[in-house]
Amino acid sequence: MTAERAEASVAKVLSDTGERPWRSSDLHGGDEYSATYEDLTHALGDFLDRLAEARPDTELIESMTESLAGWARELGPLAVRERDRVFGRRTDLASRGQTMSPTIELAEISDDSASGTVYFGSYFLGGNGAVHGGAIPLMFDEILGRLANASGRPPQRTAYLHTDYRSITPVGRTLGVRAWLCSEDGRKRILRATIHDGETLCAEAEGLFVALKPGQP
Ligand SMILES: CCCCCCCCCCCCCCCC(=O)SCCNC(=O)CCNC(=O)[C@H](O)C(C)(C)COP(=O)(O)OP(=O)(O)OC[C@H]1O[C@@H](n2cnc3c(N)ncnc32)[C@H](O)[C@@H]1OP(=O)(O)O
Repeated sequence: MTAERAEASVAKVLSDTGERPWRSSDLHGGDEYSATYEDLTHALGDFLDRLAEARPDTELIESMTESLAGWARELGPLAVRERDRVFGRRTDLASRGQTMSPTIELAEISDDSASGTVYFGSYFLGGNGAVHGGAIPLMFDEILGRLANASGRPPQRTAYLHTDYRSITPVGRTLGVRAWLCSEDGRKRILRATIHDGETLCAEAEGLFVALKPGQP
């Protein structure tokens, strides 16, 4: 299906439910944010890593709490509907304009494969230098989801995601990631991905992605 046809079918779904049609351009957040929003998410990610590593004194904790509460008060009245938000919708950026999962720098993405690097900072620590076991499938869902939804394919959702942890995934190192399409059967796509630390396989995953039918949220 072409990108135009996919958008037309989603447009019909949303017009049936009274919503403004979904457009891929909704996922870009607008040019007015070009570099600055990415700088913001990098600064936030860096803050979370430093927070996870630090042992601040009471005075600094109180001052940070006050500053954060101030930012929350400023942002509160600026809340918009999901489709008008920027966070997580900047598909043109490596971070996708979010900090929930680590930034994946893709060196290559085609219709059926993607590869690049990922760096889990201290914020993603589980224990003893290893990334948290929940952050790894999060990262896999991110890269597999991007690939499943790439090349003008209609929106897809993860039906299952199976992760095998083969050796610890270290925090604080640049790791290799690879994802590829294994099979396609109607609305179903099976994709796989790996994380490597040099030659060492850290974890691998298989995901089933199912293309949404008209009316599916
Ligand atoms: C909308 C997205 C926009 C994205 C914009 C781009 C953004 C780019 C960055 C994205 C990066 C982040 C990507 C995150 C992506 C998510 O994480 S999505 C959130 C997590 N997933 C969910 O919440 C999904 C919840 N589940 C569902 O909504 C529904 O179960 C599903 C998956 C849509 C399928 O339901 P359905 O459409 O009614 O389909 P159904 O007839 O049950 O199944 C279809 C086929 O799949 C098979 N199947 C379904 N589930 C399973 C299963 N668990 N195991 C095995 N087979 C299964 C069925 O057996 C059936 O097979 P056939 O009989 O046809 O051979």
